[in-house]
Amino acid sequence: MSIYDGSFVNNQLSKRTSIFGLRLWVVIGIVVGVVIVLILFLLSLCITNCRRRSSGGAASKRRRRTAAAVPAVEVTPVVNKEVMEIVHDTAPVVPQGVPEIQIDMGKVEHRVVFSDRATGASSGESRGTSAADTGSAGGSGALPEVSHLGWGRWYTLRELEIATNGLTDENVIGEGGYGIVYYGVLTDNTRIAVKNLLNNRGQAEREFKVEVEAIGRVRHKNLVRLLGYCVEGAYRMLVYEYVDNGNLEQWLHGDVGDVSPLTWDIRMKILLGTAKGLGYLHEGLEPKVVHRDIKASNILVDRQWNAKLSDFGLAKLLNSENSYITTRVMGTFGYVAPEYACTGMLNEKSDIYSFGILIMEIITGRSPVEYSRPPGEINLVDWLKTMVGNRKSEEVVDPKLKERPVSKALKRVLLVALRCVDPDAQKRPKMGHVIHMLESEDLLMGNEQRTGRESSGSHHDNKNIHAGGDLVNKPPEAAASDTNEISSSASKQNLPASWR
Ligand SMILES: Nc1ncnc2c1ncn2[C@@H]1O[C@H](COP(=O)(O)OP(=O)(O)OP(=O)(O)O)[C@@H](O)[C@H]1O
Repeated sequence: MSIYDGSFVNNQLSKRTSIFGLRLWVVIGIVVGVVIVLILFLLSLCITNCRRRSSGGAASKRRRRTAAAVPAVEVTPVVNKEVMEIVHDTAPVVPQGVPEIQIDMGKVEHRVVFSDRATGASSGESRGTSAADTGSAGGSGALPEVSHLGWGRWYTLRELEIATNGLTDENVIGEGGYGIVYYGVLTDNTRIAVKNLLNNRGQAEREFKVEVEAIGRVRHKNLVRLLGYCVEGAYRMLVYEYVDNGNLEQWLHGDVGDVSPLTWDIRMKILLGTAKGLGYLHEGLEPKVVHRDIKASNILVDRQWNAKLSDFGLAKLLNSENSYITTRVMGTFGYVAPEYACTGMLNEKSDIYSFGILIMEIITGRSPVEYSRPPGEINLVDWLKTMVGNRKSEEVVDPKLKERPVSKALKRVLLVALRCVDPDAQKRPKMGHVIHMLESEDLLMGNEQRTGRESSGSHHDNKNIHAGGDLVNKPPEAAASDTNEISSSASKQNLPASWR
């Protein structure tokens, strides 16, 4: 009988085994089944493990990338006037449809190009400044649109290049965190300042125009006027009125000799003008505008020492609050309110704090932070508080002031400053109140030289602050109550009794 015989195999398989008396084929079936189940189990284990490993790897890669994208907060001790950006967030996520931004920051050639697919500008194009480059930069040499905005002009790139001698370095009058500023003269002889924006923070064209329109409608004699803008291809430029006498920082800290041209009265005029411009942003507009970068270099002056606040609305215009780009605290080191720096919580009280620092700077001629000074004097606020607490307020005045202010006037202005930098933001006065206090100081000053100040101008300016509102034209009784308030504030802050 052959082993291939079917009945033989059948007989063998049907034989009972010693395992529970089970037949051989049953045992074989069970073994095969168990092996299959084992193989399946091992296979599923492998697959799960592999998945875990690959997702774990991706997560750690993501973590590594995120960590790399959060730059460390840099505080450079040598320079204290740089714009400080505290980046709290992760890498920018550029939403679909928003133009990519390419920044080409050479040391000398500080050039920026917006890669704007929507407008057809060629990506990576370097900023040509000659008129010949205009066509390419303008996106196929398209004709400029006519501005549909009621307030200003839409300048062509060509117009601005002609006005600024082709945006040459000779025409550069300044460079800030938002871009390079060029001096220019239009064909109708209007002098302009052209700000070539460094970075539109991914803002789409239409949105940019809407924002510019909003800012362009703002008019006040203490705010630098925005005349128009240029949106062409990769370019975003803002065209401002030219303010012809430099900025406050230059006058306070520049090389002006032993005697400052800024007399006490001129300083008070600049302070009051700035306060009115800021008051208008805070209390004369709906929705209100928080400037976010009040500092000496943002206060331009004309030849009559009228203060003109610049850069207002830029933060909003450039969309820097937009959380999908990044969450930043913008401002300048030394001027930023503590609660804003710590939490990013922003309202007009942060501007009030910066304004308080500005008052101190104007009185003392010192920068908000000066690392070259002895330890107790590095921070202007701390030093000034100590000086006032030690009854040395007369010693804080800028040594470059030839004629010193009368003591009462000095103390009043110092008190306004101290109230503005109150660590409790809620306790800081509103801008309208600050203006009122500065104006009453003005009256009590008893200083006859009212440089360049029109005696009637004051009332006119007040009305400008708040259309229809009576922010500062308070009756004498109200002024008296404010004086009491200053005194009580002095006692609360442990200031010398002679101040009250
Ligand atoms: N409308 C203007 N008229 C005359 N000069 C101007 C005008 N706007 C700006 N400038 C000059 O250009 C400089 C640079 O201005 P910008 O506002 O860009 O920078 P900043 O205020 O110095 O710094 P940041 O913008 O980073 O805070 C200013 O200091 C100012 O002297």
